[in-house]
Amino acid sequence: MNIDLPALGWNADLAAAYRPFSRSGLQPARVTRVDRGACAALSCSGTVRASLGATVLDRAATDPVNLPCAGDWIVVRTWPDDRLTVEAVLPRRTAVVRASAEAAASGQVLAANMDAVAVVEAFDPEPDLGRIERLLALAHNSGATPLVILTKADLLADPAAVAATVSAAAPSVPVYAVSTRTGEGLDRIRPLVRPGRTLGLLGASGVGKSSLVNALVGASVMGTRELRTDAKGRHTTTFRALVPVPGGGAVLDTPGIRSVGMYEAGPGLARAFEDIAALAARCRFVGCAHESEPGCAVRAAVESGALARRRLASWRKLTRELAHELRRREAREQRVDMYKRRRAERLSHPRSRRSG
Ligand SMILES: Nc1nc2c(ncn2[C@@H]2O[C@H](COP(=O)(O)OP(=O)(O)OP(=O)(O)O)[C@@H](O)[C@H]2O)c(=O)[nH]1
Ligand SMILES: [Zn+2]
Repeated sequence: MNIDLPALGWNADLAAAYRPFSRSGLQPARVTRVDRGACAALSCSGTVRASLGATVLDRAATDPVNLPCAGDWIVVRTWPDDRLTVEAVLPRRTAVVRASAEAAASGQVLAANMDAVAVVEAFDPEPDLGRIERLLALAHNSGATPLVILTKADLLADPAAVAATVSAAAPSVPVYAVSTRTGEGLDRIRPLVRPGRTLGLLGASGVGKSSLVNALVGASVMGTRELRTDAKGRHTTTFRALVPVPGGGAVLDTPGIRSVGMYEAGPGLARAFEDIAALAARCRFVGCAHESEPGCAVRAAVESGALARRRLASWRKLTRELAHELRRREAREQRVDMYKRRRAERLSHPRSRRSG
C-alpha cells in the first residue's frame, strides 16, 4: 500500500523540520494510534509499528507531553534486524492537551496536528453545556479552529431549538447538527476533511464519534460501540485514532476519554467565554473576580438576564480548576528543579573516598 503523505498533511514546514533526519534508515510517518508504548503509524510504504527510541523516552521522562500521540509526525528508524523505533517527534502545529488523570500534575496530549477540532455532543440525551464549554476551552487552546458538532439529530423533533441553546454556550463558534442515521448535515462537515487537512473529534464516550468517523470515511473502519464491545462487555482494541479519508485528509478520534481537566493557561478559557471577557472589561475593578466587588458588570449581566447564571458558574469552575492545576504544576516543576540541582551537586562534589 502506498500512502500519499501530503494528502495526510505533510507540508513544507514538516519537511524542513525533518531535514536533519534526512538519511537512509530513517523515514517520516504519521501516528495513527499509540498503545502500550508503541506507535502504529502511516509512512509512504504503508502501516508501520514502532517502539519508542531512547531519545524519545528520555524527553518523555522530563515531560510526558513529549510522548508521541495520535496525529503526531514522527521519525521512524529501521534497524538492521528490521526492528522499528521512533527517533523523534516533529514539532506539533496544534495539540489538544489535558491534565493527566494521574497525580503527577503533568499534561497529556490527546491529539496533534489538527486543522479543526470539533467538540462532539449528542442531541439526545440533552447536550451537557458545561462539558461543551470545557472541551471548547481545550479546543481553543489547541491552536486549531474549533467547532461544535451535535449528533443524533434524527432523535429530536426540533433540533434547531436545542442547537440555539448550544450556540449561546459556544460564542463565535459554528454549531453543526448532524445525523449519521439519516446523513443529515454531513455535507457541511465533509469540507473540513480535505487533502492535507485533519479534523479532530473531542467528546464523551457514546456521543457518536466513531459513527461520525465511519460516515466521513464512507466505510466501517471504526468499530462503533456495538462492534467494539465483545460478548463480555469489554472494549476491544481494534481501533485507530487517525483515519485517512479517501480523497485526502484525515479524521482523528479521541476515544474513551472520561475526564478532561484544564491544563494549559493559554487563551482557551477567555475565548470560550468571550462574552464574560467582554463584560469583565466593564467591571469597575481591574482583576474583578465577579464575586462581591461593587460595579461588577458580569454580575449585573446575570441579574438582568443577559448572561446565564449557569454560564458564570461554569466559567468560575473552570477558572478555579485551571488555577489549581497551575499551582500543582509549579510545585512539580520546583521538585524537578530541586532534584536536578541535587544531582548536579553530587556529581560535582563526589564524597571523598574513605581511607583504609
Ligand atoms: N439515532 C442515532 N444514533 C446514533 C447516531 N450516531 C451514533 N449513534 C449511536 O450512538 C451510540 C454510540 O455511538 P459511537 O459512534 O460508538 O460513539 P462514540 O462517541 O464513538 O463512543 P466511544 O467510542 O465510546 O467514545 C451507538 O449505539 C450508535 O449507533 C445517530 O446519528 N443517530
Ligand atoms: Zn466583575
